[in-house]
Amino acid sequence: MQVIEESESRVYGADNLKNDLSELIAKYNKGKVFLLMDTGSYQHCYPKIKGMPEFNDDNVIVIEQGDQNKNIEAISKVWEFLSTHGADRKSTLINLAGGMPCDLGGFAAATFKRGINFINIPTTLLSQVDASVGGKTGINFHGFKNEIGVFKHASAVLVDVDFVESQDEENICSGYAEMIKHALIYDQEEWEVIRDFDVKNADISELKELVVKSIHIKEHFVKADPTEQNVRKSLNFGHTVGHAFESFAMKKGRPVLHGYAVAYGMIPELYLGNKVCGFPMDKIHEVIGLINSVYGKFEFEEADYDEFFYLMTHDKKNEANQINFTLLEDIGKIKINQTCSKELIFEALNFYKSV
Ligand SMILES: NC(=O)c1ccc[n+]([C@@H]2O[C@H](COP(=O)([O-])OP(=O)(O)OC[C@H]3O[C@@H](n4cnc5c(N)ncnc54)[C@H](O)[C@@H]3O)[C@@H](O)[C@H]2O)c1
Ligand SMILES: O=C(O)C(=O)C[C@@H](O)[C@H](O)[C@H](O)COP(=O)(O)O
Ligand SMILES: [Zn+2]
Repeated sequence: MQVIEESESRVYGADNLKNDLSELIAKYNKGKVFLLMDTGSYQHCYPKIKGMPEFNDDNVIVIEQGDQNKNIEAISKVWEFLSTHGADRKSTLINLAGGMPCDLGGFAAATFKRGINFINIPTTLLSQVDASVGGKTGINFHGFKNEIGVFKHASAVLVDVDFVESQDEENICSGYAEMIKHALIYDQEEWEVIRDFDVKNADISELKELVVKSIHIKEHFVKADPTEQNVRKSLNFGHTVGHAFESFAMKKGRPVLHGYAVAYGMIPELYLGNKVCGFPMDKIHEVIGLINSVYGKFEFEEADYDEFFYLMTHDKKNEANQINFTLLEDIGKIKINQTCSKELIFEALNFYKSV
């Protein structure tokens, strides 16, 4: 296994999954080890490590899949399991799953007995390039995304891009959205590389290089500002509107994947970037061309705008009752802490509907 990134968490690239995981357990765990999965990663990923002597019925926890389960009931189940199966302060929780259980498991570990170590083994493209690194952990609450959580870094992250092979196209596209976001906040060259990647026929060996670059971009911002006081807000580009779309869709009982919501959200936010700081319109149309072709359109009515606005009032970047956007002046030129009037936000939603 090689070290991909050295930050608060050491990020490793896997060579031999079972051996690498055994090595990490020996290195980072000082007590009893626990393994958290959801029903999807249990089905598709557990077989790859099954038979390892470290895991048995007494230390494997499985929660239901889907973001609707990133909630207090599921985390309570994890706390209960740890509590009734002899976990102590020296225990380690291993999250073998996508971003949902990595977020929830990280938060469970951060709070159990005031904090135990955890290791992330991200099994989805989205969790490899984004959710497993950077230390944001948490759960959804009262219909708001990640409303409850803490910053707590995994002791280690083990990335094995081969896990992506069993993902369906929709989930691969979801992860690709965060790679588009990383490219847009980083530079023109990265944008062109990501834009030209054929995500619908994703080639895993090509993806390996892109994943490493995307992790480097994420870590670049995390290292500069671990608790999102300033420049880390760049990583939230697309999420002010995107999280509103995601929460809205969940409430309506027609959930959209996180990456889809972010992809849709980037379009109105690029429009705001054009209005507030001059992001070039021709480049907006280039990004729209990619996003519409991969993700299609998010359907909503003008009558829904007030609900979106209300959801945006819960964005974690907000201060002094103002909705706080991360906007772009150009690709790679970020403007954090931008506020926009309600009228302009509605205009951006109109723009999204029109393109
Ligand atoms: N903490 C962060 O910085 C951060 C960053 C981005 C997103 N997130 C969060 O991550 C979540 C989205 O992550 P996600 O897209 O990985 O979703 P997810 O964890 O829900 O996984 C998506 C689906 O894929 C299944 N799955 C997992 N691994 C698989 C595999 N190898 N093959 C086949 N199926 C597999 C899961 O069971 C699930 O049904 C959201 O909750 C989002 O808010 C967090
Ligand atoms: O790491 C970050 O910082 C991000 O904002 C990454 C986002 O892709 C991710 O969805 C994150 O969970 C959003 O955080 P939130 O603070 O807006 O809930
Ligand atoms: Zn995200």
